[in-house]
Amino acid sequence: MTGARTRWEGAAVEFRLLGAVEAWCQEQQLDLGPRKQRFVLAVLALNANQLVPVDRLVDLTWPARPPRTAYHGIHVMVSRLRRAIASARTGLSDVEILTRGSAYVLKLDPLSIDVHRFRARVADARRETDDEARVHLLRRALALWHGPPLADVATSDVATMLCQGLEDARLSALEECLDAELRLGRHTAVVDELTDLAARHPYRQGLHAQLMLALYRCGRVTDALEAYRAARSRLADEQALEPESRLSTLQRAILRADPALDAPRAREPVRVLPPRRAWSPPARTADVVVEARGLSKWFGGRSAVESVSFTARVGEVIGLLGPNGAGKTTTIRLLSTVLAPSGGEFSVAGVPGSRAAEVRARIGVLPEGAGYPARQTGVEYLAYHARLFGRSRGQAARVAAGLVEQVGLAGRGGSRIGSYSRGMRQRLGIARALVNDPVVVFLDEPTSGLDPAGQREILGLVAAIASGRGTTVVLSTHTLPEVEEICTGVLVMERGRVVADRVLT
Ligand SMILES: Nc1ncnc2c1ncn2[C@@H]1O[C@H](COP(=O)(O)OP(=O)(O)OP(=O)(O)O)[C@@H](O)[C@H]1O
Repeated sequence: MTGARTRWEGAAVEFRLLGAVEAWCQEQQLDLGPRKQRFVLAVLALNANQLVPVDRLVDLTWPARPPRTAYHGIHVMVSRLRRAIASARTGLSDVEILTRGSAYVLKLDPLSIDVHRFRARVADARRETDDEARVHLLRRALALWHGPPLADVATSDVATMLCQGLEDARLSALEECLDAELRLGRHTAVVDELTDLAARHPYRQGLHAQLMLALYRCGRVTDALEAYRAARSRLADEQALEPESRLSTLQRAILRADPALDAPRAREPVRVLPPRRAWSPPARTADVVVEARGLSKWFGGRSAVESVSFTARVGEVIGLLGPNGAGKTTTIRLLSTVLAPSGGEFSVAGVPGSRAAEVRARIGVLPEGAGYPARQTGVEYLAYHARLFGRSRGQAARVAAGLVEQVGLAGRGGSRIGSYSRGMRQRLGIARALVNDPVVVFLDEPTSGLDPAGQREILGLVAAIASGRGTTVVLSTHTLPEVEEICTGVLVMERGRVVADRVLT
């Protein structure tokens, strides 16, 4: 606690300007008279211990046209204010309105005025190095606010002119306080407050960044990304502005599940994946392989996928990220022609989705929870599928042998699938998706049900397929680390909609 604040704690009078203009003395409110008279006191209090010319008081009190009696009016109001102060039960000898030529001065300890006390407490807080103490001081400073400054005595124009920077100082103090709360790991406690503040101050980017971080730390990843999307579109639509780099940097970090975003006291997440490989899509990235425009699907009047649009280029790995029921599987089923769209359109390698057989010839699919014939060997199974795509017996055998090699099953290609581990079956499923040498493969939850080592292997395989063969991959997943690990772009889905999209390389 500083000396300045200690001095105030013992003072006898308190002037409030942050909200309605009031004066309190030992829990008793002083009668400051009518609106104009309270306004004159407010102007003197804002300029505590400084001369305020009567001319200025006249101009501020009657901004349009002062009456002939204006000067007399000010003198009358000042003498009534003096009486009000003197009439308080306790002696307020330390508070006086003095006349100095053609000016008045309110002489008092400035810390008896809430505006000055607010600034002093904020300054104290900024000197604090301990976050707990800083939050305490800032919350006390903010508690001095009961509404907009001079709320009941001045129009908002006059109040803004007289209290320039005060509202900004309040919001800065609030942001500093919330920053400290977030550093203390109190994201759950502040997330509702931040949601409300971000809605009321749409252009205050610091608040949006704090909201995104709090939501992320509460495990509400899609809400965090939606907060970014909403802030960005509002800035663009209403201010023609791009978000500041701190917002877009934070959004990228959220998409990467950057451990640096975790709350300080939260347990470090277990990282089961190796660091991201430096890999860029091949040079042919200009070629669009998948293009979806406004793709939608309704089941009996219920929307499962709504207006999904995106493009994927040669060799890209696009992640569809979202919680259960977000619409990932339905999107894959639409793009792989298993389902007919209720709205919108798409093309694969330039072939419109309406030409389903031609699309199917160009794609491979690993459906969620794919089943396999236990008694067939891996090689037999792959050769059978190659034959379904019109390969001769000899060609099919060669394709099968090449694929078991490519997906790391070479040693077990002759074993029955029933003897395969879950991870091996997933490799086989990916190999099957490649038998027709597709331009794009759709993998629905390719790592689901695998242990960390199995996940790592499958992700490595998927990345190799994209970089080695130039095959475009669209995969669905629940987990951000997978997206971070291998995807070159991500579509974050929620309730059937794409709520965020991002290029990651
Ligand atoms: N055949 C269907 N008939 C009716 N509703 C369906 C059908 N298929 C999907 N849905 C609904 O569409 C929504 C999206 O489901 P979808 O399976 O695409 O989500 P998802 O993101 O893949 O979820 P998960 O991660 O659980 O697989 C859900 O509400 C689901 O219940």
